[in-house]
Parts: sequence; structure tokens; C-alpha cells
Amino acid sequence: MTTMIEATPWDGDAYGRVAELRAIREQVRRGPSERATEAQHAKGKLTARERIELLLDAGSFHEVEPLRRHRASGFGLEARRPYTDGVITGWGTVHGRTVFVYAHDFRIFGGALGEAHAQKIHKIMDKAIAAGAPLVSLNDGAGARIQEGVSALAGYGGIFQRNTRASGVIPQISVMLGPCAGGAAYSPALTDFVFMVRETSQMFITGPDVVQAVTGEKVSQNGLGGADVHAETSGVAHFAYDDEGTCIEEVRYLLSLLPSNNRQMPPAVDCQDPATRRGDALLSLVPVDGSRPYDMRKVIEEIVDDGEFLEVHERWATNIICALSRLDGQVVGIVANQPQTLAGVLDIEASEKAARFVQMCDAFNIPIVTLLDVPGFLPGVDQEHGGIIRHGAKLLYAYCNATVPRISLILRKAYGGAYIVMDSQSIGADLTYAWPTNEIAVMGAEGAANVIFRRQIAEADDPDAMRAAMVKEYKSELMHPYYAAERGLVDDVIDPVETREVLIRSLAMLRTKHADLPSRKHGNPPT
Ligand SMILES: CC(=O)SCCNC(=O)CCNC(=O)[C@H](O)C(C)(C)COP(=O)(O)OP(=O)(O)OC[C@H]1O[C@@H](n2cnc3c(N)ncnc32)[C@H](O)[C@@H]1OP(=O)(O)O
Repeated sequence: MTTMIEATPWDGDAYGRVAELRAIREQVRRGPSERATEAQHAKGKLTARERIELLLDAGSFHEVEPLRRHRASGFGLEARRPYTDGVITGWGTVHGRTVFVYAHDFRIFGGALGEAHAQKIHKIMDKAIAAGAPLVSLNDGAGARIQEGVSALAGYGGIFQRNTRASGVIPQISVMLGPCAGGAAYSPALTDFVFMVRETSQMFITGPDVVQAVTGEKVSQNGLGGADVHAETSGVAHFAYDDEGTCIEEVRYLLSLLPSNNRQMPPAVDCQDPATRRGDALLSLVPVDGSRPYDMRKVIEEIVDDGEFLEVHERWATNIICALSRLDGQVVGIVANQPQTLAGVLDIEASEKAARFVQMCDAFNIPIVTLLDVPGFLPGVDQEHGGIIRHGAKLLYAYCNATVPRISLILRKAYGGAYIVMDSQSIGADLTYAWPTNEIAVMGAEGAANVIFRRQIAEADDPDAMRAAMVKEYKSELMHPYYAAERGLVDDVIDPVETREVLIRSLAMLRTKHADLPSRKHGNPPT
């Protein structure tokens, strides 16, 4: 640690005082020591200030409380009172819009959170909420500062309460850039998006040593709570990247798709991709045979502006796609079944993933486009015992509660409860469309014939021929593409090549949509 420059009672002139201030500021900027900076770099990590520089527009950072120091005592703390107290807080701009930020400085007490450190975070969170601007946390901290005991724990409580108050008011993004244990893992879990970096960031409630002591399981830090674990298995992380630079660049991209707060619309941009561009490729991308898989991502690419979209939870619950994109320059949230994985079925994880996404879109005024090709909910003992009923209900609740413009499009099959849940007209979609390849039904024809014609099939001389005849009858009666349109349950059957134009026209009409929910403290959604 380098010797601290201490401001002392002083009788010099203004020039001398300014020189002293500049020296202190320079010390604050450099941080505790060259050695600590080198150690941080040696781990493949940037310092807190380097990260802030990458996140914000050049020269836009305005720091708050750089001269803050703790007043704790014991365990030698009196002799170690570094400026910033291990967290850098302030605001700047991203793509010209105000964004608040706090960044743990791992070089100071391992970025661990003490009382003064927490109060700095509380202050910047309060300012972000008051200003109605997003908050990005750059996390690289060892949790509660052990020497400060319960004061540190209380500091976390104050962060959690503010995270919850800010939820649905301003976008909150947590970027995990080091080992984040205990309290340092819970705050991100309360925020809208969690970013992680492979190898260098971890999140866990208790580390590998405690896990081994309690359960006997031996696991590495990355095996327990690394980026891939949370982006693929637990669903705690929405995004995972190989390095900090790419990760922070993607945070900037995400911010460009979000409004500053819940009273604003997401930023629109000029669009060079014609609204009337035909999607001829769509006809060959989606096989008519409902049992053949295809990649729904290619369908999305064909429809949206310049084929660009940002997938959220790209590698978790891959049987459903949640993505932010643009149509004619306006931000939309896309929820789409992925027939390539598990035939696009809805299961526990897919329901949770899409429910949180729909909720986020609704909170931040992002219209939702739902693309359906879903054979139903995944049957099975594991799913039932795992609570598919309440998890599926989360998705249902999120859609039913959403007041943003909602458009659904049935590409191919949409069966049973999954059809209802995936934003059917009956739960409040503003406009519903279908391609001429759609099959909307309670279940597939084979299953349906086995239930309703069971006796005829069993008593027939040739049960297989009878089953085939009954399947045919069921299909022609109930599963033709115009059955739902005749009943007004879809607003139109559209030519697939015109999908982009239809969606853009519909969204333009819905832009002024206004809907109020009945007054209440809050709902009681299934959890
Ligand atoms: C509510 C809650 O938050 S409970 C959770 C409380 N936190 C914890 O249990 C985590 C304890 N710390 C650790 O397990 C490890 O330090 C890790 C995994 C975070 C980081 O490990 P490493 O990268 O090897 O760093 P290392 O252990 O050397 O720590 C770096 C510095 O931070 C200090 N430090 C680490 N954790 C803490 C802490 N919680 N409080 C105070 N100082 C800490 C270390 O003493 C060390 O200080 P030094 O540079 O003066 O020697």
C-alpha cells in the first residue's frame, strides 16, 4: 500500500490547497498500489476505473464521494482507511443517456462491503431512482466486510431494499466480474439482468469450502457458481462472455434497447430495413409437417430489422427464445418456442424464463411479439412433482397482467394449455395472427382420436384403419387453418412472406394503447 496523502490543518494559500487537492485526487485515481493493480491484471481482470471507462461514453464519468473513508475500528482498520472505501460510485452517459454506476474495487479489502462502502452505494441508488436513470453495478467484491460485522450486513439490507424499490422503475443491470459470495450474490438476483465473465466471475451463497464441510461435495469455484453454470444450468445469469471487454460492450448494447425508466418508451432509431420487406425465405424455413424441427432463430432473423436481436438467457431453457430486437426502429420483446429443442415444448424452466422476460418487457414499456409453435406442456412425473403447474402459471400470470401492446402469431401448431398461455386472444393479446400452416387444437390429432374414439377403435375389425379414419376426420373437422379465424379467435390468417409488414403495421397502431389494471396494492403471482 502506498503512503496516504492526508489532508491536514493548513494555513497555506489557495494555490497550495488546490495542489494538495490535486495530489489527493491523483492518489484516488491511481488506487491503493501498483502491486494491487498488477495482481488484479494478472487474474485477467480490469480495475474498477478501467471498467467504468469501458462502460461509459468517453470522458462522461462524474464521480461521487471519491474522498469517502470508513470510520470503523478494530482489527487494524484504524490504520487502513483508503479513499473510496473500496467502491467507486457516480454517473455518466451511455450512448448519450444518463446511467448511474457503482464498481467494487477488489484492490481494497477484496472489494468487501463495509458501512461507508454500503452508504455510498445507497446514495447512488437513491440518486438513480430520483433521476429515473438505469443503474449498473460492476461487482467484484468478497461480500460483507468481516471486520465490520453487523454494520456490513445492515449495509447489504439497505441495498436489497433499494433494489426491490427500484424494480420495474429503472433498469438495473448487474455485471459480475469477480468472486461474489453471500450478500454480493443476492443483490444481482433482485435486478433485471445479470452478466458474467467466464473463468473470472463466480456467484454463490456459500463457497466450495463450506459446501464440502456441510455436504461432503467437492467442487471448484467455477464448478459451483461460474458463468457457464449460471448461464446454462441455474438460469441466474442472463448473459455470459469470455472477456470483460466484450461483456461490458454488450451491457452498452442492452442499455440501448431499454428506456431510462418506466415512464419512458425505449429509444427508437432510424431504420433502413424497409417495413414492407418480404420474407420469402420464411416459406422454406418452416416445414409444414408439424413434427419436423427447425431453428426459430432463423425465423426471427428474417422478420426483425437487419436480422439483429439480443437473446436473453440464450443458453438456458433453450426450448424457448426470449429476445430484444427492433421492428421499424422500435424496440420489441420477442418470445418464441424453439422447435429445435425438445420440440419447443413448455416446461418448468421455459415457463420461468419467459415469465420473467414478459414481466420485464411490461415494466419497461416494450411491446411483446409472441411466435407460437408449441406442442404443449412437457408431461412427466419430474415436471409435475417439480411444480410445473405453479411455474407454468407464472407465465400465464405474466401475460395476463401485461398491459403493453401484445401481438401473437401462430406459425404452426399450438396445442392445449400451451396455446392459451402463449398469449392467446383469450388472455388479452391485442392482435393474433396465424400462418396458413397453423393447427390450433386441444391436442394433436393422434392423441385426440385415441381419447374420443377409443371405443370405436377398440371395437373395429381393423383398429388401425379405424384410427387412421378417425384421425383424418378430426383433422378435417377441427384442425384446418381457418377454424380459429372463422370463430374470430385469430384476427387474420396471413401470408408468411408479409409477416414483417403485418407486425410493423400492427405495432404502429398499438403504440398509443392505454390499459389500466384494477387498483390494488399488488397482485399475488404464483412463485
Ligand atoms: C452476507 C455476506 O455477504 S456473507 C459472505 C462473506 N464473504 C465471504 O465469506 C467471502 C470471503 N472471502 C473469500 O472467500 C475470498 O477472499 C474470495 C473467494 C472472495 C477471493 O479470493 P482471492 O481472490 O484469493 O482473494 P483474497 O482471499 O486474497 O482476498 C483479497 C483481499 O480481500 C480481503 N478479503 C476477502 N474477503 C474479505 C471479506 N469478506 N472482508 C474483508 N476482507 C476480505 C482479504 O483479506 C485480502 O486482503 P489483503 O489484500 O489485505 O490480503
